Amino acid sequence: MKNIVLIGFMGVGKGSIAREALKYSSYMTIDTDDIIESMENRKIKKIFEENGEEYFRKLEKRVAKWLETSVHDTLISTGGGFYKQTNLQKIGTIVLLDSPFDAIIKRLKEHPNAKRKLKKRPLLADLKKAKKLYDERRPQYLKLADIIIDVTEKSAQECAKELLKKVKKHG
Ligand SMILES: Nc1ncnc2c1ncn2[C@@H]1O[C@H](COP(=O)(O)OP(=O)(O)O)[C@@H](O)[C@H]1O
Ligand SMILES: O=C(O)C1=C[C@@H](OP(=O)(O)O)[C@@H](O)[C@H](O)C1
Repeated sequence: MKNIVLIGFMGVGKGSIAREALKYSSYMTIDTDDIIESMENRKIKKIFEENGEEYFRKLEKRVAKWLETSVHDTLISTGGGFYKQTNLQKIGTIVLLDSPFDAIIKRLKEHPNAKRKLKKRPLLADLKKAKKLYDERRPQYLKLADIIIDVTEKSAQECAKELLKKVKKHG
């Protein structure tokens, strides 16, 4: 099976939907942020604070190379900026999880653990800047995507089932 690469804005549900899809398929799942945290033995927030964004993007590059050469049959959830990696197409089928900015933020704020969810994402600290980032990135996400799933007002389970169906059809 070809890998599936989930892309999309911070908090749109990449990790949650990948974990859900695992229940209905034989894919394995991994998350690029989790790999980076494990490589560095510290949280993403700490990496940004201590070494800056550029350093973080270099770690993403290293992960992207490894995914291309060594990972198969896997549903890969990525960080919101991972789409910048130039070998994405070589890693697998690219699936965009799409939703309007306000809907993503609303859901993050409604979560019982909202403060922690927002805090762990350094690029969401300033919502004005985050909206600008969203507007810059969305056209690029759309351009890259082989498959698009609108996740607005759908449960993670619904999104996961739609994802697997569309991937099967896409081949
Ligand atoms: N379809 C969904 N329905 C309800 N809550 C969701 C859904 N997708 C994500 N969430 C919630 O939104 C938050 C961010 O999701 P997450 O999977 O961590 O996003 P990402 O990996 O894209 O940053 C989590 O608290 C998660 O529980
Ligand atoms: O959009 C981005 O540039 C980032 C998104 C984050 O991942 P999530 O999309 O899982 O929040 C994480 O990789 C880092 O904070 C940078």
